[in-house]
Parts: sequence; structure tokens; C-alpha cells
Amino acid sequence: MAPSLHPLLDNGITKGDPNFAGGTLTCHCASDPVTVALAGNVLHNHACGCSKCWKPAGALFSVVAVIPRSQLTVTSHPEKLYVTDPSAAILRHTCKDCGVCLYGRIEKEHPFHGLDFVHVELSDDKGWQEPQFAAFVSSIIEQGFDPAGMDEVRGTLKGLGLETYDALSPPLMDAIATWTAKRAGKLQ
Ligand SMILES: N[C@@H](CCC(=O)N[C@@H](CSCO)C(=O)NCC(=O)O)C(=O)O
Ligand SMILES: [Zn+2]
Ligand SMILES: [Zn+2]
Repeated sequence: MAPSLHPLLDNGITKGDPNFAGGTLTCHCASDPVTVALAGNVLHNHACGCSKCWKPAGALFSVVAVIPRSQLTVTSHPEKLYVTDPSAAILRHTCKDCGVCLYGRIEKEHPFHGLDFVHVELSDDKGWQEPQFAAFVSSIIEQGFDPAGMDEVRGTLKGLGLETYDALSPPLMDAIATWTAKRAGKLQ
């Protein structure tokens, strides 16, 4: 049986609504869940194979997107959140009771400072931007996935219409490189 990539991918991708105005993320706690309000749709939604992004049990990939931090508000139980890895660039604010990551935030100097990383599967609202590409695909091997299965995984992702990359998408890599060049004074 083919491995589960992610619940939002396994049965085909549902397109988002370009006019969607945002909604609420809720952690998995049965009582006193952490909730986060997003005041707009997400951008650059993607499947991510890296080891750092939160993923649901049994999934090979996370599905993660960005939204301006000004559009994100923790609306209940902020006291349950802790930062999973304080040394990472993306500080993943995770529920200490259920282990779900509600948002990742960058506080240091970084090309994506100002954007928060979120998982739209934590919302029952409909209309979130659908995944656009697959990032860090080879990183699933680092977590123990058999390299012999990579052709099948990449084939399945491509069959879903997701281009596969072993870093981020070209527009995001270009944005990182542009930021780096400006900081070094090589670009105005
Ligand atoms: N092979 C590594 C890759 C980890 C990695 O660089 N992840 C990216 C993408 S996360 C969302 O797209 C990243 O930017 N990480 C920064 C951070 O997590 O702080 C692995 O698998 O661990
Ligand atoms: Zn929780
Ligand atoms: Zn990731």
C-alpha cells in the first residue's frame, strides 16, 4: 500500500477560495484547546518533508503555509504553548498537551521575518489556499523513509499537480537569495 503523504493530499487536493477571508486553527486537545485566529488566507502553502515541521501521525509530509504575523492572534489558551526548538530559525509554538504546532514565528534577522508558519488542516473552515508544491522531499529519507520509495513518492506528488523540490520553490529561493544579496550590498 502506498504510504500516506498527508490527509490533505491522499484523496486529491481540494482547491481553495481566492476570496476566503481566514478562519480559526484549533489544536487537538479535547478540552481547553488552543485556538488561533487568522485574519486572511494563507500564502505559499506547501507539502514539506523536513523533520522540523509538525505533521499528523502517520503522515510523511507536513502541509505548511505562511501568513503575515500581523494577521495571527492566539485567541485561547496561550499558556499551553511552548517553543519546541528554541535554536531553530522558525520558533514552533506547540501545545504542550497534544503536541500540535499552532504557529511558527521568526524573531531573528531572516528573509521570512514577519511571516508566521501555519497548518490549515487545524481548521474546519473551508477555502484555505491549497498546497502549491512539495518542498524538502528528500528530507523524508533523513527520518527513515526507504530511498527506494522516492520515485513513487515524487510520482504521487507530481500526479497531484505538485512540483517537487529538495529545498523551497524557486520563487521562495529567489526571495531568500535577493534578501541575502541586498544584505551583502550586492543588490540595491
Ligand atoms: N533536511 C532538514 C531540512 C530542514 C529545513 O531546512 N526546513 C526548512 C523548511 S520548513 C517549512 O518549509 C526551514 O526553513 N527550516 C527552518 C527551521 O525549521 O527553523 C530537515 O529535514 O531537518
Ligand atoms: Zn492541544
Ligand atoms: Zn518543513
